[in-house]
Amino acid sequence: MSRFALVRYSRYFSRLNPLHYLNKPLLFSSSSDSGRDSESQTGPPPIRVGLTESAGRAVFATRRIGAGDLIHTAKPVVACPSLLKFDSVCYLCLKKLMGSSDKFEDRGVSYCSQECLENAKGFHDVETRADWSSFSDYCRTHNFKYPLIVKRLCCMIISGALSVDCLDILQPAALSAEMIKKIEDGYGLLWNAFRKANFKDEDVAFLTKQWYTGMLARIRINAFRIDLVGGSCGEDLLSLAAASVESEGAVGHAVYMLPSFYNHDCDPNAHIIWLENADARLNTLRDVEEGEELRICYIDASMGYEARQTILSQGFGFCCNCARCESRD
Ligand SMILES: C[S@@+](CC[C@H](N)C(=O)[O-])C[C@H]1O[C@@H](n2cnc3c(N)ncnc32)[C@H](O)[C@@H]1O
Repeated sequence: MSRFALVRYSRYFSRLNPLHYLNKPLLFSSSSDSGRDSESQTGPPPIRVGLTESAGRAVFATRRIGAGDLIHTAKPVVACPSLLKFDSVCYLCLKKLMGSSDKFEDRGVSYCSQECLENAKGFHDVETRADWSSFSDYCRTHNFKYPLIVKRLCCMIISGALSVDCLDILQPAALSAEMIKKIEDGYGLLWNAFRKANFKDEDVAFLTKQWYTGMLARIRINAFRIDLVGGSCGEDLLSLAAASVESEGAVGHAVYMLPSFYNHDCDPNAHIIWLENADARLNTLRDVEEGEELRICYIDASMGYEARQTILSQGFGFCCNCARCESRD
């Protein structure tokens, strides 16, 4: 989306009346999901998750939030570099690696810091026990990104860094029988890699076809493609938002908890960006009133009505009910 398009679309205003709010205020805003940068709030973020009439769960403002303000930051549950970026971004946090002096290498992969290297040690120990050549070839040949996220999830689960049900709360995509059939090849290759590496049965017992399919169904709807904009917090938000669309390509993909509850709007009042690594920032794009639903845009909003509806229906499985679509704009 161009800067022009962002400005143009920001004049639309969408408001969904929540059916009711969940009893628990600030559900899902854990310390690991809330702000950690210099601009982040000291208290919990000014949001809560509630229900809408027609778009499932959603994020609502619990107070007025000014245009351009930081709503909250979020650490990924799992982040994974794109296959083409393995040599140029940190294997854990996806920060761009500038030169060899900045790299901390460990068993064929590079990190941006000793801290990232240490934090990745658990799942990387698991990963390096197996031979991933067939699985990686499969992902490369088909240009699949999401099975790589499931592979990393598996290694994190086996290492004890994540629990088997860590993504269960997220909404899954409805997968056709044809899609499930295609997914089975990846499952077979992943399972074989662990089996050939002699992992104990109890360590990989969670890795059933059903679990694998369920993870891919959730990742399909909830994973974010990460484009780093490399700016600073003080920079004009619209410039950063435009830069994130025009940047040179995804450094990887990641799944978050709280950001996964933001619904889509073709004229959003909030925006998600990544400055230097997979830590996400959610900012408002205009003034948001207390009780208003916060929505981000999942796609390129500069497209026309028909194209947007097609992408949202085929890619995310829903018919968009935002004010802009209702007016057929
Ligand atoms: C990333 S999830 C957002 C959170 C989700 N509502 C939930 O309950 O977990 C995306 C899903 O939310 C629903 N959704 C998001 N934006 C929508 C919209 N503009 N119109 C209708 N449904 C929407 C769709 O079911 C979509 O697949």
